[in-house]
This record gives sequence, structure tokens and C-alpha cells, in this order.
Amino acid sequence: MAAATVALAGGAVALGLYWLKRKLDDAREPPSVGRYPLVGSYFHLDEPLYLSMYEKFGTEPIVRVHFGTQCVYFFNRWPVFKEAMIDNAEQLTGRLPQYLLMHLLGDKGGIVLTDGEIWREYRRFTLKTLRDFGFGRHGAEEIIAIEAEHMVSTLDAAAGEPVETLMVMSTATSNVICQLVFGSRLASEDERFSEMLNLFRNLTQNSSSNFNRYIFMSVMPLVKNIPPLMELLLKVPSSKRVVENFEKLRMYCTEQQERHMKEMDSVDQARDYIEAHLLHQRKHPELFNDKRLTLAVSDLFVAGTDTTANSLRWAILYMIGNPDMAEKAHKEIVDVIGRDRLPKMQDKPSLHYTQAVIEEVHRKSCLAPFGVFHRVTEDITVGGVRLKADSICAFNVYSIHHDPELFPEPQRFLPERHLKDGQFAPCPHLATFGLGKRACLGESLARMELFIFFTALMQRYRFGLDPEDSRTLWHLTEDPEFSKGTLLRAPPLHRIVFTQRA
Ligand code: HEM
Repeated sequence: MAAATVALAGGAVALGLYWLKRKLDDAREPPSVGRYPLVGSYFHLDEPLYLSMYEKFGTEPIVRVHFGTQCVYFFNRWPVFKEAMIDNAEQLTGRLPQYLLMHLLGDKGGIVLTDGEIWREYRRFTLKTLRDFGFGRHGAEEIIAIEAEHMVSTLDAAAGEPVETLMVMSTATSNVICQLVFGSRLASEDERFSEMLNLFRNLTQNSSSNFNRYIFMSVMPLVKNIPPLMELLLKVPSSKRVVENFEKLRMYCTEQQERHMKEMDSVDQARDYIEAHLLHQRKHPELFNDKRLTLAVSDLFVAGTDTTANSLRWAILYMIGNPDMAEKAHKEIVDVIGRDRLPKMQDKPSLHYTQAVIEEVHRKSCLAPFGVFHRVTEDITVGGVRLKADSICAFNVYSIHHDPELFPEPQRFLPERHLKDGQFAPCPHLATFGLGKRACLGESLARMELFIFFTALMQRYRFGLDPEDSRTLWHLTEDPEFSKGTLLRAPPLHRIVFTQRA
């Protein structure tokens, strides 16, 4: 009896001390969305999280969310975001440790999820190689122009019947990556490619994967110290599905690599990313190998396909919502380019209003609302808050892009924000592609694709909603439902009528 009383009293004291410590810790820390022991903020997460964080904590520079015991610091306003990513660029180059990936592959690698020397070398190699193949120069422009021609001929063939846009746009954007990476238009030429596109989508746009992500992040710090937990995690049906999808992706990339390897003996000048890698890995086998190549290739697809495709889908929807702006952009395009040829990058400097529209699409759509999570590599201070090494950080693109001090009337779609005396003057406070050393590696390619595809569509068509769809524009652009728990803020599936202009 006495022992039980002592145990109870001991438990109560421990709980009290825990509560007191947490109160003291919390007083020194930025506000939290709320949390309970062990489960963290799970029961406080109002989805979509980017929106509830903006509505409840819009004026707070940093907000904390607890994924189980793992605290994540969200930079919620521009000054702290910039202070973190620019002033502390080197210390923000870490990523979440990928124990699961390492467990599956026996290795780490790729670009998006890795860090340290492997990331640095892969990022440098990838940027250089894609640049050599015309990333940011004529090579990529030619590839995009061919895809723009295919896109408009698909839309012309629909002859005014409603078209589901995600497939058309993502086929075009993934063909661009296919050409640079595989040297062919696989997205159109291989029947299995649409299955691959669906797998990418499952990783980024499936709201049920939110729960997985929460569990994943919550248990990761424990997995490191308790290996059987990893085995258990891999048996949960939802994580099993993610692993299976990932495996299919990996197998597909491996097949493409093997096809290239067979032809490699006769090649001393690389024609695409895979060949460049295979040649490079002969010289630097200590860092570059087949497994890491597969991961780097799937990173380029996951990061480079649906991002650009969905920005285009947003642009079309915003033009439907703002027909006067659509007419103004169309007139500018026809005045500068005419109707007889497709747009080129050389036209860009003359198309001020069109560029401002695209910039406003980036601001308003907040495509990747939390970017990709970062890990702090050594102790730093941001916004007066001490972030210890291994702290996890992210940024809330939605809060930054809807800050009324930076963007008056933030809910309005206003291309004029990015014009000065009629000239394109992009607003410097956009977080679309991230900032600093880990900013989007594909930004220049994405911008080139968006310019050519969007301008080609605006030159040729009027856009309209499917008359048989009962949903309004609000359901497709503003309804919080469709972006609950997803990594990408993509409009729900819908069809658009493309009417050729006279
Ligand atoms: C509108 C289109 C796009 C948007 C909005 C976008 C946005 C982003 C964002 C927010 C990040 C994370 C930045 C950070 O961690 O702080 C990122 C990373 C990345 N993006 Fe993009 N992206 C787009 C297109 C592309 C394309 C076309 C490619 C492919 C060539 C690409 C490849 C990557 C890669 C490889 C990373 C990881 C970089 C690293 O970790 O070092 N992205 N992107």
C-alpha cells in the first residue's frame, strides 16, 4: 500500500515537473498550434494547415507544430524567412534524416531529401549537366516549343469539347524532363508512363498521405534508436503502399538506366542526364552510383512535373475568373507576337503584363505551401529565437504571400502588383521557389516552361468551365477542402473548354 502511494506520488510529481518544464520551455519559444504529450499537435491540426496557421497566427513570425515529439518551426512571415534562408543559408542546408530510405536502399542519395556532401555534389552535378543540355538556354527552349506544339494540337483536336487539364499539362511538363533526363518523349511514347505520373501524384497530392506523413515524422526520431520500430512501420498498410509505389518508380527508372547502359560503350559524349551521370560515375565512383542516380532521376520527376503542370492549371482558372485580364494579356501577346507563330523566350522582355500575370499566379496559388522541410546543421538564432542544431524548419508560403503589409488586399488577383510604370517589376517578397542554397533547382526551367506554355495558350484560346460540371470557380480555386493535407496545393480535377480565337 505504502509502495503504491509512493509510486503514485512520484508519478504525480514527475507529471507536475514535466508540465512545469513545458510551461517554462513554451514561454521562451514561439507560439505553438497546441499539443499533447507524445501525440504532439495532431488533435490541433486544422487542415489545411497553411490556412489555419495564417488565420490564427498570421502576425506571428514563427509558429511551432509538434509532429509527435518532433517540433517543427514554421517561418510565417517574410523577414524571418529571409533571415533564415539567406543570412543563415549554410546552416539551413540540412534535410530531415531519411532513415526509412536508408533502410530500404542501404544508402542515401538523390537531391531533394539528402544533405551534406552527397547533396552538394549531386546538386552541383545536376545543375551543371542540365545547363549543358540547355537548361536556361536554347536547348530547353526547343524542347519546350515542341511540347507546346503538341499541347495545342491536342487541344485543337478536342474541337471545343471539355478537356481534363491535368493529364494534358503534366504530359507536356514531364516530356520536357524526359527529354533532358532520358533523351526521349517517354510521357507520350510509353503506355506505362501515365501509371508513373499517378504514382508521383500519390506522393504529393493525396490528402490521405497526410496521416502517414504525421506518423512518419513523429516516429522518425525514435526509429533511429529502436530499429525494430522501423520493421513495424513498414508493415502498416498505408506505409507499405508508399513503399510499394516508391519501388515501382525506382524499377521504372532503373529500367531506363539499364537501357542506357547497354548503349554506353559506344558513347563518349553524353546526350542526356543519365548518360552524363554514367560517364561521371566512372570518374567518381566514391560518390556517384546507380542507386543514387535512380533517386536523383525520380526527384527530378516528382519535383518537376506536377509543380509546373499545376501552375498552368491555376493560371487558366485565374484567367477564367478575370476575363478582362485575360483579354488584356491576349491583346499584348498578339500585338507583340502576332498569331502565326508560337511564343519564344526572346518575346518575354516585351510582354510585361503577361509576365505580371504569371507572377501573380505564383503568388496567389502558393503551389508548394510549405516548400520542403529543412534541418538546421548548427545552432543559429532567427527572429530572436534560438534554433539548436538538428531543429526542423519549414516556411509557410501562404502566410508570406497573403501578408497584407506586403500585398494589400491579398485575396485579390492583381497582376498590377508586379508592374511599375507599365514595366514588369516582380515583387521581391515571393517564396514560390524558396530562397538560399536549397532553393528550387529547376526554377529557370519552370519559368521558361510556364512562359512558353501559358503565352501559347493565351494567344490561341478563350477558356471556359465545363458546362456540365456543377462546381463553381470557387470550388476549383478557393474551397479549403481540396488541399487538406496535400504537399502540393493543386486544383481538384476538372475539365476546361478551350475555344479557338478567331
Ligand atoms: C512552378 C514550378 C515549381 C515550383 C513552385 C517549385 C518549388 C520548389 C520549392 C518550394 C522547393 C523547395 C525549396 C526549399 O527547400 O527551400 C523546390 C525544390 C526543388 N525543386 Fe522545384 N519547383 C518547381 C519546378 C521544378 C522543376 C521544373 C524542377 C526540375 C528540374 C524542380 C526541381 C527541384 C529540385 C531538385 C528541388 C530540391 C532542391 C534541393 O533540395 O537542393 N522544381 N522546388
